[in-house]
Amino acid sequence: MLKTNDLGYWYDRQENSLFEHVDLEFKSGTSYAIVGQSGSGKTTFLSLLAGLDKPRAGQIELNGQPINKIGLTNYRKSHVAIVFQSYNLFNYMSPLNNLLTAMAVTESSHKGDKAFAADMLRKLGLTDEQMKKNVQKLSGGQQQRVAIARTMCCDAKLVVADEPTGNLDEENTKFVIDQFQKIAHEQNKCVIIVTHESDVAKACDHSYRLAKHEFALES
Ligand SMILES: Nc1ncnc2c1ncn2[C@@H]1O[C@H](COP(=O)(O)OP(=O)(O)OP(=O)(O)O)[C@@H](O)[C@H]1O
Repeated sequence: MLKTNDLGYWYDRQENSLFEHVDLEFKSGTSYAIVGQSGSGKTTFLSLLAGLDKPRAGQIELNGQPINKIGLTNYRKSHVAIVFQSYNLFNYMSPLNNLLTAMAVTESSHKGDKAFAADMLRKLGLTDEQMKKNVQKLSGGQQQRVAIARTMCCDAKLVVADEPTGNLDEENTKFVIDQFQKIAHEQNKCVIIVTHESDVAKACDHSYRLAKHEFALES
């Protein structure tokens, strides 16, 4: 589904490239972890896959089409859903309105379907009362559940997550990992997670380690 061809990236004034000649393939129905030391370039790599930044070398293809041909704005709107460590919800809205807004903006096939959004939030453990409150009144674990429900309500086949369990306790971490596995296996999406946590990496179908400017398959 997603392929990197000879991908390379470095920031201005950086002595060495973060990575070069990266040829990886990510399939739908599969979850992947990206691990590596702090500062190795994991978030940067994810931001290229998400179309938030452009590679310095090489290109990324989605189903055989270079993403710059799709157009990065269009790519981000229709093909990628992003989950951040810090949730990135509209903090003046309720969980329900966060989902409905994302569904409208991305023109999801479920656009406007309030019952569908509510059902998704219920599946992720929110009560009917919680889904109507301002998201700021929810705990971190609950906010991350809303962010995950948001990706499930949108049609994007690629889900990328940057340290999605970084702020969560053990119980919420386990729950969130299970949800990502469901997104991959039940919704047939491609899930790519940057993580420092070995439990999260182990739970994914495959794990790549970024070290010495290269990605190596660990499992
Ligand atoms: N906008 C930027 N401009 C210049 N250098 C940057 C920028 N963003 C990141 N870097 C540098 O690039 C390197 C890789 O950063 P990146 O955030 O991708 O690493 P990471 O592996 O995700 O790290 P961590 O695990 O700590 O989040 C780091 O040395 C960082 O300081």
